[in-house]
Amino acid sequence: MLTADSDSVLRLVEIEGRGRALVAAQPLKAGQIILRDSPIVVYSAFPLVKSRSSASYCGNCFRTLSSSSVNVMACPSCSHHHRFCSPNCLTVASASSHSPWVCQALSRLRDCPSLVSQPLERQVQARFLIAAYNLALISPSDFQVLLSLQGQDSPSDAPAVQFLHSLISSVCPPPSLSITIELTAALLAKDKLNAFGLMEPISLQQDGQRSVRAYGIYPKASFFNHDCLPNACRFDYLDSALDRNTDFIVRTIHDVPQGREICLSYFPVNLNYSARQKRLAEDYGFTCDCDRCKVEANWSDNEAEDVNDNGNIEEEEDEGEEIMDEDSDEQMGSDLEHGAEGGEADFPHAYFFVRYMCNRDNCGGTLAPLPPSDDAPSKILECNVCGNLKNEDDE
Ligand SMILES: C[S@@+](CC[C@H](N)C(=O)[O-])C[C@H]1O[C@@H](n2cnc3c(N)ncnc32)[C@H](O)[C@@H]1O
Repeated sequence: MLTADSDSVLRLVEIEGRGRALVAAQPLKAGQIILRDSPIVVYSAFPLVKSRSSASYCGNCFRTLSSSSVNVMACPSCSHHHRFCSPNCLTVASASSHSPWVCQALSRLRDCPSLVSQPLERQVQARFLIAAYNLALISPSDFQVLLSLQGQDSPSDAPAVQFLHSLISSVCPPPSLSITIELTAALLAKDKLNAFGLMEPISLQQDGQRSVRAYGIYPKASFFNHDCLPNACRFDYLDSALDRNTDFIVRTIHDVPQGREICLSYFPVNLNYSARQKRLAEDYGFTCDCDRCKVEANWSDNEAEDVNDNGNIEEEEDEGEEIMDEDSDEQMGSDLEHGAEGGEADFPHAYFFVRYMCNRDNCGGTLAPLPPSDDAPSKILECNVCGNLKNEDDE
C-alpha cells in the first residue's frame, strides 16, 4: 500500500485501540523525509462566491496567480470564476479537477441562495462533495481509496448531509453515477477525519494568523495517528515553483528507533490539555492518553480551566499562565515550570517546547531539522508554519 520509497522507512500496522498506524521500519534520523504523499483530491477552502478583494489562486495547482503573468488562462466556460496559472494547468484541470461537470456544478451551486447564504463550512463541504463525486467519475480506484479511509458518519452530521445531498441531487447530479444519501454521509465523514489544510504562506497574512487556502486528502498520510508530543511533522510548500507543490512532506523531529509509531499532532502543539482533549473528542472521536496527556491530566490547574468557543483556555487572571494562543511564550514558561515540578518524568515534555516549538509570535509551529546530509544531522531547524530557520547552537 505504501510506495517503494516510504515502504522502506514506514510500515503500516494495526494497533489495538488506535486502528491503522505507521511505524518506523528502520531507525530514523532527525530531519529525515519519511513520506512524500500526493493528494487524491484537493479542493478550495474559499466561499463559492469569492469577494473581489480575495487573492487569486490557480484552480489546478493552487499556487498564487501573479496578476502580471501573461500565462494566466481563464476557463472558457466560466471565465470570471476559474483561472489557471498556465495553459498546462488549464489542460490538466479540464481533464480532472475542473472537468466540464465540475465547472457546471460549481456554477450552478454559486447561483443557489440557499447554499451561498450558509456558513463557509457548509460551502466548503459542497466543494468537497463535488470533488469527491468527480473523483468517482475520473478515477474509480482513487475513489475506493477515499472510501477506505477512517471515518463513520454520526447522527449529529445528519442535517448537513441531508441538506447537501438533496441540493446536489437536484441542482447538479453527477452524470452516470447514482448517489445515495448513505454515500454522501460516508464521504463527509471521511473528509472530516482526513482532510489536511494547505496553508497560505505566512508572508501573505496581514495579521500573523495563517489561513487555509485549500484542503487535500492524502492516501498514506491519512494513516498517521495523533500524539500531543509528535515525533514527526508535516511541511507544505504550496507556492513552491517545483513540481508536486501540493504534496504532503513529513520529516522526523528527532531520531526515532525502529518499531516506534510515527505520530503527527493534529493541531498546533501549544494547545493545553483541556483544549486538546476537547478537540480530539469532538473532531476525531477519541480520548488521548499520550505521555504528555498522562502528565498534564494530573496538573491541578486544569481544574480551573474553562474552554471557550475557539477551543482556547480561559482562566482567572491570577492563574493565567496557560492562555496558549494569546501568548505562546507564557505557555512555554508554564510547561517548563510544570516540567521542573514534576521531575524527570515530565522532562521530555518541557524539553520539547524549548527545542521544537517556534517562538515567533502567533506562529505555534513545530521545528524539525533540515534533512541530514551524508548521514550527518543538520543543526538548522525549520518551522513547519512560518518557515523560520533556527540554528540549534543559537539556543
Ligand atoms: C486520520 S485517522 C488515522 C488513521 C486511523 N488510525 C486508521 O485506522 O485509518 C484518525 C483516527 O485515528 C484514530 N486515532 C488517531 N490518533 C489516535 C490516538 N492517539 N489514540 C487513539 N486513536 C487514535 C482515531 O480514530 C482518529 O479519528
